[in-house]
Amino acid sequence: MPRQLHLNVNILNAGVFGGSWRFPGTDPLSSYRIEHYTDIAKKAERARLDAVFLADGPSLDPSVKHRTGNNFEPTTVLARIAAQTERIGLIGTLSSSYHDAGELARRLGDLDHVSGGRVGWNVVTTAGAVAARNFGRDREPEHSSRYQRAAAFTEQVVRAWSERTRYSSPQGRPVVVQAGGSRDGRELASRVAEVVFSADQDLDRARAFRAEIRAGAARHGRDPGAVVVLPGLSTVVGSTVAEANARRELLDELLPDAYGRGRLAGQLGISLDGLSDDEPIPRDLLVPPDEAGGSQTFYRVVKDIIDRENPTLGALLKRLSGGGGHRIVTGTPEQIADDIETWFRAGAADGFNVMPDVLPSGFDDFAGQVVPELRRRGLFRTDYEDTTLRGHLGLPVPRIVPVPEEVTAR
Ligand SMILES: Cc1cc2nc3c(=O)[nH]c(=O)nc-3n(C[C@H](O)[C@H](O)[C@H](O)COP(=O)(O)O)c2cc1C
Repeated sequence: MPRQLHLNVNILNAGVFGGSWRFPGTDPLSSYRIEHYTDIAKKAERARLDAVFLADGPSLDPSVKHRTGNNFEPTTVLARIAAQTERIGLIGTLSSSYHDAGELARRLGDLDHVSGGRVGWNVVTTAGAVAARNFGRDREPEHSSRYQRAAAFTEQVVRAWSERTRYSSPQGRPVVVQAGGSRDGRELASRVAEVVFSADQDLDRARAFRAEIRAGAARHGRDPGAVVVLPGLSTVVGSTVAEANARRELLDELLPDAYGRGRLAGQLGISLDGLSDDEPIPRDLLVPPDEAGGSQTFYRVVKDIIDRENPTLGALLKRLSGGGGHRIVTGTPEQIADDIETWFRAGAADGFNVMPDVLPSGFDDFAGQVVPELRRRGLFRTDYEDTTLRGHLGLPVPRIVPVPEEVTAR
């Protein structure tokens, strides 16, 4: 069977861009309605995607002043989706910094059982002081200690799943996904991740990242072929190039400036107050990644753009359009399929975590026009051949080592 693409849809708000919620015909409050998620999930299942993906931050982001938020707790949404679907995978982001391992293992283990083996857990350590304050802490834990905790935490959760003597699932246990591409993040991914949600703007860097993660998995005695690397991909689909570009330009205009500046300031760990849109960010303002706080992945992605293109602040804000720094592809279905095929065949990706520009309309375009084009090229499944998330992703079912009777009897 030739290597096949893996595609998830990341149901982010009313779309990935800072101005998506303002796009004509879009319900700005859609992310507060459960049908927004279940409707997209059913469409994703009809398109035979691998999974729906829910990002999450365990706090109300202050940027909600400028952009409606993603607000429902992921397992709550995924349980509702599970009840209304049969095959689509269900991947939720839950922070290793702000949960209890035993409780999380039970919650996701049970959801995996009742959904027939369709759950994936995206492990994040969660950057930023807002989430820390939400849990009564003065400031966010140090980056390295966040990852030390994440490693121990993930081990505890996977062990708890392995010791479940009842209510397991056809896929053995949930799939472990990981997002965070700093050095510590890549080490965690090499040790535990079966799927890696990455962020890269450049094909060669993405190919090197995937090779590094797979080599790291082998170093930890794992099968490198059992690690699926899915970069984020923001899509803007038009029936013509002109239509796609016009859609993207409108989204850039709709970006609340305060939101775009706030997001970029957070990624770089600096204040942009008083800086002109017409000048590049002064170099002496920039701080090293360790001082920036936040995600070192997105810091690097943005800093690479600054170093390569030396954009004015206004051009950089447009380039990112309020997204985190994931690659944005704008074009016809054929052009987007070309881009996906190029990265896939180059070994830069095993597929993508797709983030449509506007939801649901942008996903309708992707599922209705890009997926059939990928299918026509023989790159994507025509039908599900399995019932579990592991099956869709081509991942092995882990050997469950039952806990000896005398231990469970305690
Ligand atoms: C592609 C990607 C997606 C992420 N999604 C989330 C998320 O949904 N919620 C969250 O709290 N952190 C998210 N993060 C950041 C993670 O929390 C990460 O563990 C840490 O804070 C920053 O990781 P890094 O320094 O390794 O980039 C994401 C990071 C990346 C690279």
